[in-house]
Amino acid sequence: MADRTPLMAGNWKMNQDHHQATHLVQKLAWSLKDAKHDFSAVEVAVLPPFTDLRSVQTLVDADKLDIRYGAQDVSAHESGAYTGEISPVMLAKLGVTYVAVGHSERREYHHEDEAIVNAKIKSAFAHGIVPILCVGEGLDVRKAGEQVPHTLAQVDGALEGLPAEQAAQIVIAYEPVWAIGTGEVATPEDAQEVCGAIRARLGELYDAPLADGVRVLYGGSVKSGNVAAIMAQPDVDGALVGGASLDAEEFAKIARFTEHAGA
Ligand SMILES: O=C[C@H](O)COP(=O)(O)O
Repeated sequence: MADRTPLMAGNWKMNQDHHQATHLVQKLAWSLKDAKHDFSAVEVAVLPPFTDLRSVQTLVDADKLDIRYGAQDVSAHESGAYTGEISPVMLAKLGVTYVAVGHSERREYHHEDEAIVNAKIKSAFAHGIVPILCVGEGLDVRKAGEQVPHTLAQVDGALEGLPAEQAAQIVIAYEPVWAIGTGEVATPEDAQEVCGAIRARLGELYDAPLADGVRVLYGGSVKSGNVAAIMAQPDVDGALVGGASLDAEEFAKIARFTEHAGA
C-alpha cells in the first residue's frame, strides 16, 4: 500500500468572519504546537469562507504555520461576467492549497451537477489548486442499498477527461448526506465500503498504483470520539470535518487521532 499522508480538513462552511478566522487558526496552531503535532505525519487544513482567506494567508505566512488552507468552492471560469463567483486565479494568488468541489450543499442549494463539478475540478487544477471532490448519497439511496453505484457515478462524472497526472493528486471525500451535521455518523464499515469502492474505481479508470496513492477522506459528523475507528479502516485517509472544526481544541484532537484510539 502506498504511504498516504492522512489529511484532516476543516470545512467551516458559512461560519466565522475574518477576525474570528484569525483567532480560530491561531488557537488551532497553539493547540497543535502544545501537542507537538507532526504535520508531516498528519496534514491539517482549514477551508474558511472566501472573505477570510486573505486574513488566514497573512497569519499563516507571518507565523510560518504548517497549517494549509483552502476555499469551499471555485468558479469554472477564470474571469469575466460571472457575478458573485470567485476565480481560481484569485484563489491561487491567495496561496490556497485546496478547494472543495461538489460539496452536497453546493449540489443541493446551487444545483451543481456532474458537468459543473467536472469543470470546476479542471479549473482548480489549471491553477495549481488541489480539488477535494465531495461525493456521497442521500438517505433514500442509502435505504435502497445503492450507495456504491450512486457514489461511483458521481466519481465517474467528476473525473471525466481528467489526465492521470491530475487524478493522481486529487483528494476525494466520501460524505453520506444523511450523516452531515446530523450526529448520524456512518459506521467505520459503512465508510470503508464506499471509500474502498472509490479506490477500486480509480484503479479501473486509471491504474492500481495511481489509485493506491490517492487520498480518500470520510466526512459526516466526525468528532474526536469517533475519528480513530474511522481512520482504522484501510481505505480511509483522513476526514472532512464540518461542525467540529469550528472548535480549535476539538479539531486539534481529531488531527491527533492516533492518541485517542478507542476513546
Ligand atoms: O464538509 C463537511 C461535511 O459536510 C461534514 O459536516 P459535519 O462534520 O458538520 O457533519
